[in-house]
Amino acid sequence: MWGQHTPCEDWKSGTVYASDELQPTCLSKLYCESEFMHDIQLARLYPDSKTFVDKKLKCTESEILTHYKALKDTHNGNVPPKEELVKFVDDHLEDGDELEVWIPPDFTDTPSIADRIVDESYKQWALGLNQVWKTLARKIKDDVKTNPDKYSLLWVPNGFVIPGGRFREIYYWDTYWIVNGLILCDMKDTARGVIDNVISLVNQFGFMPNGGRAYYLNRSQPPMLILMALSYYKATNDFEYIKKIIPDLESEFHFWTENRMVTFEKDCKSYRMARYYAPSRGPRPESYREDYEVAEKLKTEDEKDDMYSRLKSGAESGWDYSSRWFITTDQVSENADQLSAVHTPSIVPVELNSILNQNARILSTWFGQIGNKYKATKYCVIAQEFLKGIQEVMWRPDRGAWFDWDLINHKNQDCFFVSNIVPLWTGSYNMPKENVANDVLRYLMDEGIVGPDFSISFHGTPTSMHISSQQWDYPNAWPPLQAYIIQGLDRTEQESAKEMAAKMVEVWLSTNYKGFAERSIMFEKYHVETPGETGGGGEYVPQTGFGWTNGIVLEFLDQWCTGCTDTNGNKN
Ligand SMILES: OC[C@H]1O[C@H](O[C@H]2O[C@H](CO)[C@@H](O)[C@H](O)[C@H]2O)[C@H](O)[C@@H](O)[C@@H]1O
Repeated sequence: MWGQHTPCEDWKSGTVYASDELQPTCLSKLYCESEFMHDIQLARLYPDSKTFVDKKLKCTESEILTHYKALKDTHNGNVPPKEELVKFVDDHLEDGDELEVWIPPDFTDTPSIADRIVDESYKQWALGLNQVWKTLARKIKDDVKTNPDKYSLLWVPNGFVIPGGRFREIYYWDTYWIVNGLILCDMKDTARGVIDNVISLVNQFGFMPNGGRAYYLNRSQPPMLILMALSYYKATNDFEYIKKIIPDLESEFHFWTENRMVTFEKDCKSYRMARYYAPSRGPRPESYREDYEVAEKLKTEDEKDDMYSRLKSGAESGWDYSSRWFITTDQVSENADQLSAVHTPSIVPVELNSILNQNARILSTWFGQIGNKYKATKYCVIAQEFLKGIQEVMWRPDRGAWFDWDLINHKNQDCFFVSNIVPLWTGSYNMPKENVANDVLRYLMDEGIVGPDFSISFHGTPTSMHISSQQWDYPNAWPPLQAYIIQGLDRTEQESAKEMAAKMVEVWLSTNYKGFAERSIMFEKYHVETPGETGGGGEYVPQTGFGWTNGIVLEFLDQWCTGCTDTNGNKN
């Protein structure tokens, strides 16, 4: 498996793969596919596999790989003892100092949102969260631009905001909620710089990677760039900017429609819809050992690479990992709750198709404003095609929600996932709003998310009702999923749904506030049974900071806790 291609010092040039052959995760052998990395990761030098692939090289990649081969030769080709590995790594790599803490130039201690918040403790909270941006804002040092091959970090021109903790680089879908939070704290220029960073990566690589590291170059994350641009446009009315970037928005959209579509049949009708699909060889470098151990049980190299591609596709969804992606194919259920059951490419996901439907509608509107009728119509037609699939394949009137399509078993998924209501958030339905709002409320009651008396059952809506030990399952409540459900219900503009959204906001703010008030911590995810407490599970320890959490709290505070509001959360 090793040594199939020569070291390429130009591996960050955005190579477009020409052949059908399964490609490596990225073109850096050291960071993505080397015997050296394999040995280090399996020797468990670091508790978190990401630590190693975030390191900076002290000399060239080929020198390091040659030196390592020489070291191994002194051990007759066997893996050297752990102490020697540690020394070798320390001699040849160092902890990256590639980022500098950066204060956004438009940062203000007194953002206008605080003046609008009515409740004094929430006002102080918003001011506190505003200060947190300074701890999460980063700029990449010039050396990364000058010596890109020494870093796994991908260079972007402007400052940005990281999620926090082990996530020390830009992340695609996180950035949407970070941009919204920056805008609400009056940092519109910084928000625009962040969007320009995403565009810079799209221009370098032809798509927006999962995150700003070379080892994320094999996959994307939920397509939020057009929504970021919409947030900026709504805040500034700057249509000149939209006109400037619209070719980039289009090319990012095309990445999805050209590389992620799948054709299938339901009820003798053919549909073409999007899925998460990130085929490439080998384990995810940032979770190398974890993936390797899952694939180890499989017999052939092809089976292993299929497993690795399924895991990478799961990471592309942002839901890494969840029982949502589990399909058991071996007729026995012994692997039902294991990562080996992850089959993300065989599931057509509700939220991906909904977001693409919304993206196409936005592009159509903006091309209409520009006066480009051809493209306005083109994107309107594409939007309708996505809507048709969402409506005919996913909507189940008997259940009152939308369900992923399982391409292996040719049926809709059945279980509760917050993704089942995302068309409310993106406006991807054509039934009367009143009907759809009532149907979804009934669905939430049937699933026990909401009590028969319209009470809220949990401290945040759980991702699913299934306990799998994966982090995108019960008992975790994730901030972006709260945005989907709460803003989705609110956007139906129906009294009962808006009332429910306002109640859910109250609960979500209260659990987030408790953690912050008691420990000055904002978590990446929360536990639905214990207010103020982090969620858990998955492959890394719970992280704090946290970009999307703070952005979404600020959005909720702005929409529901400012000015004069009535009991339904309507601003007067
Ligand atoms: O290293 C494991 C995985 O970590 C990331 O995923 C999680 O954190 C991201 C940043 O907050 C978030 O976008 C994602 O939804 C989380 O599951 C990373 O994105 C994965 O690709 C990576 O394998």
